[in-house]
Amino acid sequence: MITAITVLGAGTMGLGIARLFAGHGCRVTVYDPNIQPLSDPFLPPSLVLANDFEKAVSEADLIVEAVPEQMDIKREIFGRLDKLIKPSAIVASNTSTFQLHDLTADLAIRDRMLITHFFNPADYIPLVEIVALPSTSSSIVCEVASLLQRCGKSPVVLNKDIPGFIANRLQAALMREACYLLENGVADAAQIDTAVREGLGLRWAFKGPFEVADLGGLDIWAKVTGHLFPELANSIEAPQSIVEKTGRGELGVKSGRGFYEYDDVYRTADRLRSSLQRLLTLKSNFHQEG
Ligand SMILES: NC(=O)c1ccc[n+]([C@@H]2O[C@H](COP(=O)([O-])OP(=O)(O)OC[C@H]3O[C@@H](n4cnc5c(N)ncnc54)[C@H](O)[C@@H]3O)[C@@H](O)[C@H]2O)c1
Ligand SMILES: O=C(O)[C@@H](O)[C@@H](O)[C@H](O)[C@@H](O)CO
Repeated sequence: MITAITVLGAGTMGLGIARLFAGHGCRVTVYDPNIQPLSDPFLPPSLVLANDFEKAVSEADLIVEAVPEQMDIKREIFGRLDKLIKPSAIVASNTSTFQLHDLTADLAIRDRMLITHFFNPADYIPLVEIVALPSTSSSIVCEVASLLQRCGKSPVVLNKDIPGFIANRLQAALMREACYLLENGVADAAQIDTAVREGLGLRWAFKGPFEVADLGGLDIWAKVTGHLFPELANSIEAPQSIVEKTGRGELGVKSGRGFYEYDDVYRTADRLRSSLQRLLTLKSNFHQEG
């Protein structure tokens, strides 16, 4: 039974994951070498903040890694965990893009490692994608999936270890096209966001792409995809509009400026959490009504 959880990385995702587990009765420790007294007013007071790595991980039943998306940093951490954790402990990575096979190569603990890919904000978005290796015992996958279900999540266990899993591949395909439209002057960021927020996104809260295709008629979808696929963006580089902003330190909400301007990180994130809470209540009523 997983009760003691250590989250590595106190950034956007690590704190959301910590908030989720702490809110569902787990003992949660957060480790970050750059830890400062956390000023986020929405963090539960029960969180233990640690700056001693060995102490933070040695008694944990589950260690969730949420450090930057860099293979060298993640691999260095897993190498240290290999020697420090309990024989029964499970290690989960929140990577957005890497394959589990590459993250875990040559580690003694690789068969106790998984990907649990949460979505921002991690304490509100129900989806968590789980990836395991063929050699991972199914009892570990079941244990982590049932913990997530107890915390109100909707885990999806993938059949294959593939970069970007399901949702990030879909999201990246959409973002490639959104940046193409922006960079080619077809529409600005606000117009593109409106098209998703007021159109596609509303439907996607209740129906996935295959359900939407069935609803529209597959004969029409055959025509639409056949006509449009040759017209779509197909770049294999990160979009210029995002790379340029990153180069200027415009990182989005956390730096106060991205595609838009922000004056308060915590308030911006909290407003999204409140809207999601209302939508989730509505969605649950919708499913109960059938
Ligand atoms: N931001 C998102 O929307 C999102 C969503 C899902 C998954 N992810 C993935 O989650 C991971 C974390 O992303 P994030 O957005 O929270 O990043 P972030 O930059 O907000 O936070 C990363 C944190 O890790 C800390 N850190 C750096 N080295 C460390 C180490 N050796 N040990 C412990 N902590 C360390 C940093 O100090 C920082 O606080 C990445 O793999 C990312 O791809 C991000
Ligand atoms: O959207 C999310 O929360 C996730 O899909 C993340 O993994 C991902 O890093 C995105 O923020 C960017 O694709």
